[in-house]
Amino acid sequence: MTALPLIDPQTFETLKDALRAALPEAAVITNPDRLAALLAEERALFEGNATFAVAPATTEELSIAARLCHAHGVPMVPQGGNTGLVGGAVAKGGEVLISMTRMNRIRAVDPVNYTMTVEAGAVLADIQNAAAAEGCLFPLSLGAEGSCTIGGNIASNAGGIGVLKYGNARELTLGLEVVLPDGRIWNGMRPLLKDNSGFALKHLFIGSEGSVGFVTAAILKLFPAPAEVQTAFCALPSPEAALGLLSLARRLSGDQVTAFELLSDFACGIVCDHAGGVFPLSERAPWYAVVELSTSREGSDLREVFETILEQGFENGLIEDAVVAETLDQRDRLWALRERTPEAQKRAGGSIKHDISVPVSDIPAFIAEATQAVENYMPGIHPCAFGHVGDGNVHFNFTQPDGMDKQAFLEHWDPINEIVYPIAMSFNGSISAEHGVGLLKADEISAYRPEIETELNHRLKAALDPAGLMNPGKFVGNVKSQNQS
Ligand SMILES: O=C(O)CC[C@@H](O)C(=O)O
Ligand SMILES: [Zn+2]
Repeated sequence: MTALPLIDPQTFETLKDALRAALPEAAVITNPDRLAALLAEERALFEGNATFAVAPATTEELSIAARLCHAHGVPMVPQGGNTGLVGGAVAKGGEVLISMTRMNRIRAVDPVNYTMTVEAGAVLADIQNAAAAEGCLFPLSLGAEGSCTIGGNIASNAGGIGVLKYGNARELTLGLEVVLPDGRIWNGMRPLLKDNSGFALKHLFIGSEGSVGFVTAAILKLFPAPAEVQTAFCALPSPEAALGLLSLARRLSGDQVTAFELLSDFACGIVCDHAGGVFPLSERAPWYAVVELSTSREGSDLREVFETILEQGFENGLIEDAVVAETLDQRDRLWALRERTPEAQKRAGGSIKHDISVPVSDIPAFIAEATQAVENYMPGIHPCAFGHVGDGNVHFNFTQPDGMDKQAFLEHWDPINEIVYPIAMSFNGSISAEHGVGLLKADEISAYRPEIETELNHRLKAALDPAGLMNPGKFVGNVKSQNQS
């Protein structure tokens, strides 16, 4: 792990005084309860540590704060809704935690240009609702949408369930405003679909996990709101059948599939046992898919199209059984079976998780080979695969064997990674599909990509953050793992 620069306590005190003098009172947080919430980490894998945090209300306040931290040589950790899964927003001690949540205004929705302008701390669900109120769709959608912030979504290039049709946060971001590590402001807030006037600078910050600057505001891309949505929960014999159904649905619907999520029977079972899921079919099957089609066209024949897809799916042996949601409430209940899987896994004991992507066509082979290899290593382990099969992203997770001690199970995390990751790489995959690198994979990432990629990552980091003050020890991969590889 890359060591943090050693900052003596007096420098922190001097910095805190300078921040207090330069910023409104509400911007410097020292209250232990408020700090504790910012220092907690979603998966309880890391412990945060800081004596104060800064929560600016405007870009200008953040600019002042960054300039002062930079002048004092103190590292900074940006944090949005603190829902990330790889410890990217953890202040380990020795940095100033900068919470973006007070910069949460939705500045404008523009239904003519199909854009909206938001501040980084705006909550994703609020953005979706503001777009819907103007007859538009902001299609980024993920489990944490009730509390994650758009700045964090952009900084981590969030994916979720709409990627198949609409792309990741990267594809949905037109313009960006960024505070650089030295406090200067880059205003790239241009709502343009075409702009070849130099390097596409926004892309250096999107997905950079706060390693080179603070995303403070963005112009987002919108779409016409769906007029009709059809959702089905399908029982499937295998992941191969899921791919067959996906391709059938894309073809017969004129590419109107907006979500296609896979879950194993084990995953579905734990949602029913631990997270209030209600199984909607009469018989269990090895796999299930939640399939959603939508259109912005009023009076469409989407339901008939969907029924044709399902009928052909049955005839071709791709589907064993299926239920189509008749009401919004039913749709929510079908989605809950997929969306509550992470919560159910938490309640079902220890989990070892892998955020893998492979080419869509290789998902069945990847799942088969990696499941077999891990089961050979630990008989009795429960494979708990689920995820965004429509875009190739599998949450290739495991739950502890019955009766095994949770801590004893978690000690197998590294050896299991060493089994799963080379198999993902053999399919030309990624070990960090949508959750990012953060702290969790900083020691591993360099071993699973070409050396030249690590070198280029380090060179970009050094070019944009020459003092090395932004979110140190995360994201770019550290030298130790490079040597190990
Ligand atoms: O908990 C996980 O492994 C995945 C979380 C999230 O990305 C999801 O798709 O539900
Ligand atoms: Zn996911």
